[in-house]
Amino acid sequence: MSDSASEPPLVVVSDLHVRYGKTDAVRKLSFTIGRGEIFGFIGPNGAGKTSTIKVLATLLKPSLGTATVGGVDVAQHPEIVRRKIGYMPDFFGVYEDLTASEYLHFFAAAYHIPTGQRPGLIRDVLALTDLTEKHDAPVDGLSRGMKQRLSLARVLLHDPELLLLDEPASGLDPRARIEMRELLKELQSMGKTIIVSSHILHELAQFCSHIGIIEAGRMVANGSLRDIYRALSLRRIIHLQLANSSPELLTAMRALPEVAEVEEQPDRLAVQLHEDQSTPEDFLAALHTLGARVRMFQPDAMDMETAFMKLTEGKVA
Ligand SMILES: Nc1ncnc2c1ncn2[C@@H]1O[C@H](COP(=O)(O)OP(=O)(O)OP(=O)(O)O)[C@@H](O)[C@H]1O
Repeated sequence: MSDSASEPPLVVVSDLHVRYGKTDAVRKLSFTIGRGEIFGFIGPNGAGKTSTIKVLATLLKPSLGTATVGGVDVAQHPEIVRRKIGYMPDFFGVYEDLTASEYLHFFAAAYHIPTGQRPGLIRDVLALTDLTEKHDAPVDGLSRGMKQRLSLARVLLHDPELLLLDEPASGLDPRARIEMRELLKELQSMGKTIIVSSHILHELAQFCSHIGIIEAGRMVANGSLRDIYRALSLRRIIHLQLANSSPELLTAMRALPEVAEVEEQPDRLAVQLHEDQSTPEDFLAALHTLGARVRMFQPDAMDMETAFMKLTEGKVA
């Protein structure tokens, strides 16, 4: 994975405005995405996520402002940008009678991948998306989770740098959601940069390196999870069970600079951290130093819901 600190961002969106007739779907939106990041694009229905993603996918022209991928302007050189991106829309078309493998062959041809390379490539993307056994199955008979994975396999065929995934987990059951999340992590470890949208905050908070929260066409918060916590002065809660809990250990824990409060609950401790002074990982390391034997350590991701409510209060698209 590349180091985003030393390189220019892969995606730069500046003052982007998208208008449909009289509707302003996206208003003065600016953000950047570094190489190798997973950028979670979060907002309620109608916030402007799909419109922004479609601009990056070269399917929609900005009304105002610019967007570049790898330094190339999406509106001026869409054909160059298309080679760099893989776009997965929030719907899956109907492909009557095609098998999974035929579906991929069809798109490999559309991407002008040389005929000789196609069988090996298709084998690889089917394996990566765990669909090898389904290569001969009709696409229309696949489960929603499998269709989503097949859709992802398709956008990987031409080995794009940037994946634009519009609500890839929508409509999936919990197991399929976890499989999708694991797949995205694997793609990140292969060096891909990923934009993934969702209207469910905690679905993305767990694995995205960066988050952009969009509401009524405007970015209301943007940065690492830590930045967002800090900007909102939120405290993160860690649920904790210790095998060797004692009054002395609790006193030592309360004295740690990163700990705001320790609440003793019947079966656990609820520890509030000052998010700007420590990460959960730092706190866990500090616990070990104190000699604590940790049985359960569960950072509470749900608090991001509070952040979302706080940020978007009263702003309706
Ligand atoms: N083709 C269109 N013509 C007119 N208005 C549109 C069009 N596409 C989107 N809109 C409007 O633009 C706004 C933003 O829509 P967009 O689809 O970008 O949001 P979204 O965040 O992706 O929402 P969702 O999660 O529902 O897909 C909405 O008010 C929507 O009704």
